[in-house]
Amino acid sequence: MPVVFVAASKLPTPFATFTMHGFLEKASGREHVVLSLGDVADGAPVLGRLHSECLTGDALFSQRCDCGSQLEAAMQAIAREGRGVLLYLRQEGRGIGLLNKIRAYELQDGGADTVEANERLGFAADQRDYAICLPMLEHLGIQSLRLMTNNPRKVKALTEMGITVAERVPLHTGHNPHNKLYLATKASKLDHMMGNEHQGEADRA
Ligand SMILES: Nc1nc2c(ncn2[C@@H]2O[C@H](COP(=O)(O)OP(=O)(O)OP(=O)(O)O)[C@@H](O)[C@H]2O)c(=O)[nH]1
Ligand SMILES: [Zn+2]
Repeated sequence: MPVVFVAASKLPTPFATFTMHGFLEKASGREHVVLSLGDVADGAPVLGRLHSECLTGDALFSQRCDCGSQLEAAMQAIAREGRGVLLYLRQEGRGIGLLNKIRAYELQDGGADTVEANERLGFAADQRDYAICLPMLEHLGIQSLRLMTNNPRKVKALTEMGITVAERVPLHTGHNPHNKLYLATKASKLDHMMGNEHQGEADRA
């Protein structure tokens, strides 16, 4: 199996004390983390998020994107419900890595949008592969998710691997003057649903 479970521990946070499950993706050596709360293996759809690593947004308070705010909102929503799962996927920079993301930011500082910057560097607009999620979800006994995301590609990828997406819960948070173009480009070039489709529980965080 390409992704193997290594160990689990408690992870106390301001929102709840999660169980943290560590996984190793053997081919790349990438180390992924899953946070779970409550009984997620009882068969009922689980409130969940696939969160792609963004060191700048998740840890360094960057306002260039909405990642840190989405991470916090998702963890809060899971805590409120007392049950859920967050896959923290080490897919920094939509799969191009941190240093290439900084190169892309440099091009964006010169006027490119996020997609143009990736392409100028010789990458696809989005290089993420969600196949790594399946062994992690299987390990946790999860077959069905209520997925917190605005990205239809995540819904499609999960569905194609046999995971039921019982509901898509919009996650609209973290908008600020610095990430206007970034969010607009996600909507226009990456098919993200940024409208007010319906007020999901994570939106109210
Ligand atoms: N290459 C590149 N990656 C970026 C940029 N800004 C953010 N990212 C990365 O994008 C990933 C998050 O993807 P997003 O497109 O913001 O959102 P998403 O995960 O597809 O969708 P949601 O589930 O709705 O959040 C993280 O890995 C970030 O590091 C950028 O300008 N260039
Ligand atoms: Zn980000």
